Amino acid sequence: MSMSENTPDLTGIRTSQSQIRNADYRLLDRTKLSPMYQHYVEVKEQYPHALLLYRCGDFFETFFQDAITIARELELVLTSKEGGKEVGRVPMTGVPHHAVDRYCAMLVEKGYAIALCDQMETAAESAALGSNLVRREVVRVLTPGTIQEEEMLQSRRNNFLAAIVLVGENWGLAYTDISTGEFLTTQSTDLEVLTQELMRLQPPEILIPIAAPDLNRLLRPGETSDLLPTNLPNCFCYAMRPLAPFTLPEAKQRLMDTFKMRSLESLGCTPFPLAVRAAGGLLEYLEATQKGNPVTLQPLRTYSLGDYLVLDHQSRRNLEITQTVRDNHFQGSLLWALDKTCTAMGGRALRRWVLQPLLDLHSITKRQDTIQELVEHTFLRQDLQQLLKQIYDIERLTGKAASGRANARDLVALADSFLKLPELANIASQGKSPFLKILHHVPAELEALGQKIVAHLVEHPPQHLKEGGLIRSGIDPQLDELRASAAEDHQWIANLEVIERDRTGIANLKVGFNKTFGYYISISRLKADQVPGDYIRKQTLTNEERYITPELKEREVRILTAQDDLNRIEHEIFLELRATVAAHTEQIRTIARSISAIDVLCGLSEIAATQGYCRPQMVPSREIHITDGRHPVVEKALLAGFFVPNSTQLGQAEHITATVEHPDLIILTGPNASGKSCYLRQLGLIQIMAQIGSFIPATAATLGICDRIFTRVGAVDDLATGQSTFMVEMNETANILNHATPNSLVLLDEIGRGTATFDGLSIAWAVAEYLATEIRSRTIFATHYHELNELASILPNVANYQVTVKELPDQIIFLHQVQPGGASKSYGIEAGRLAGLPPTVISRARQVMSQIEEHSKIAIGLRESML
Ligand SMILES: Nc1ncnc2c1ncn2[C@@H]1O[C@H](COP(=O)(O)OP(=O)(O)OP(=O)(O)O)[C@@H](O)[C@H]1O
Repeated sequence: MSMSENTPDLTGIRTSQSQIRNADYRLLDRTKLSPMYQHYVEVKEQYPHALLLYRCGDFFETFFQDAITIARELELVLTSKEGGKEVGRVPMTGVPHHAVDRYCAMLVEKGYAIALCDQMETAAESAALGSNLVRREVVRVLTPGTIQEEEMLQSRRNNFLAAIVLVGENWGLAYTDISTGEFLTTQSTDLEVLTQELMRLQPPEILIPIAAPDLNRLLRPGETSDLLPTNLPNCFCYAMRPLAPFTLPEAKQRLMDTFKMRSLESLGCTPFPLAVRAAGGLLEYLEATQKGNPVTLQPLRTYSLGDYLVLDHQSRRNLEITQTVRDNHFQGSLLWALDKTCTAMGGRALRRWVLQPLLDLHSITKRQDTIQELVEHTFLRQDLQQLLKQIYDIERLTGKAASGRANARDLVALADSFLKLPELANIASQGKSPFLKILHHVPAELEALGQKIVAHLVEHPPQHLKEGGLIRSGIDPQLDELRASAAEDHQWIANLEVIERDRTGIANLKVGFNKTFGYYISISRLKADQVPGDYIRKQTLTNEERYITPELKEREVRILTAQDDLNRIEHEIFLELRATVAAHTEQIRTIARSISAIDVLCGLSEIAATQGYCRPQMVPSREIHITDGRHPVVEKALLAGFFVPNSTQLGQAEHITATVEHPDLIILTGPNASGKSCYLRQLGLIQIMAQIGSFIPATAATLGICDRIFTRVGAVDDLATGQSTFMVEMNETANILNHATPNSLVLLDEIGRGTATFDGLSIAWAVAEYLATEIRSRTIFATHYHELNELASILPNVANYQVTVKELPDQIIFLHQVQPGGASKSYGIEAGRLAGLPPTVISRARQVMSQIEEHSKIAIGLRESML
């Protein structure tokens, strides 16, 4: 049902889609619109990219095309209203003002920007000033990347706003989460790499400078424009921005002004002009959208993509890092299996860690050392976790305080958390590993700030800020004095009834209050002749006369003005307190970072301790040596003890012709459903876990650092781009062959399946050979082509492994054990039989197979260049 139907002051009538007229205000004669609509259109033109919600009494109304859009998106009924005598009715939809956040959340989620135009005065106030048009202003612009409202944000993931600058194949990227203040920038080449970085960040909104009249447009996910390069991912919103703020001089100046610096040297971004330009353009957008609530960002951090393990979006999906492939669920992903964090900050940090595994051995070791200590000292870990559960999201709360949006409850939550810090430091000081050491000393100012907040604010303050009830007594002498005198006046009124009954001898005399007349003395009409001379009659009802006395009036005026003064003073004290918190933003965010890190590490150590994980030895070589590794998610889904552990040895070959102990490339064969894919993914996940510093599901491991992990696992048709399964597979394979290095880990599942058998086999052979001889990355190549086992006899750094099964007369038992050797047969026909293919088909298939086997003997040998 349309909320507009309830609009008290605007008489809307339902409008059917076919009757929609006057949707485009640009086609109307503005001068013929009534004044409110003229103003609406004026505001709308300043925010053409946003839906304009315009406050009219108790509703936020929207008109013209925006009304049609909102009615459609929110499933509200479209109504219409007279837009001016000669204009006729114009489309209208509205939502109640108290529910506007909820509706905005739904619109932002769908990729819309919203400008909220609120009333700055009441109708009575504007009438008093002689105007019949209420003054309205845009107070907030909500866009998918700039929301800060708790209800619209996900507590356990960042909401990034990104900005990009493209010059040929070179690009600069800046991004921020304005709710936490993180602000980073980088520069690189190759738009494909930019796409991968955007896919990691999943920014709901990306700013892009455009030199065209199409400025200020917001493209929703899936919308296209000729102005955007075609190879950017189209699953995000793109906000088209003017060029000027993205130019180098303007961007530099804005960055220096924002961070109060004379040069950008210390931010490390000077050598990266495109990064600087993106960051400057982003800051300008925040200025334009955040209006009265300026955002406080952390100092810009310049990072290099080369500092982290490269994991492309496809591999992240295949390995189910943050969501499952099948149904995009969080449950069943690696992050789900690893997330034992106690705070929302920790949850967000873990997500960032998992999406950005490290390359630096020293940084990995620091995390490992901390986990080890927390594994070995169970009580220390449990005490920490107990305490962490009591710490609120101080990272986002401080952002709210800094942008002037925090209420008293937010400050109380901050104070509660600050007061836990000494205890946190106390517990942390029982440990000596790197991340615990950071917490040995927490800033004493924050504890003092916590105490100050607690001393100022009542324990359970209300949500509103201007109606009093926030500040304790004993904080401000003027406040106390006013309260005392108001209390005295209240008491006087409370006693009045008894005193006046005594004085007048009227037993049923009452003292009452109503909004129109204020305090009054009520007497039944029968006793009206007994009232004293100082009573002044104010109102006559059927059975009752109401009076005031001069003193009652005086007290009433005092009480009411005192209340206004009290509210104002309380509000001022609160604002001062909030500003004090805001002044500590950087300090709070620094401690928030340490808390989130220890939260992540406590969670990882809990898993390590309870799931029997080991600490992998990280080495600066190409070695991958895992004893009894397990898949961290699949083993959780099975009953304890049912997962079959498997070992892996890869990548020790120093030279291709040397006799090697461990191969670079393993050809993995085995029947369907025997566990090949699971083994492949298990290896990828273990490597990622190790590089975020986590312990891993294995009994022992020595792992070299990988620069990239590539996976190609069971492609599906990419209908959106019209590519076939086989083309998707070939594209991905080409990408791997063009980018893998000897330090990469390549996991390939069934290359060459989507084409004719001999084409597929030939491609698979050539790809495997190229990986083993030219690139020498560590590779597992799972395949149903047993012919590939031949490679191992030709190339010394290739080995055959198989996932074993036990064959019984009428069934196959999957042992899920990976053992040396190639599978002698594929059991495909057997699987068909078990699936219920008719016996005639099965026996014919066997016959055909034996014929094929007899006539196709493979003798390929080495490539010419290798002979
Ligand atoms: N090591 C293991 N221990 C216990 N169960 C396992 C193990 N590996 C795999 N499984 C189980 O076997 C099922 C099939 O595994 P998987 O999908 O990896 O087979 P596959 O060999 O890749 O099959 P296909 O060739 O048809 O793709 C998994 O869903 C899992 O439940």
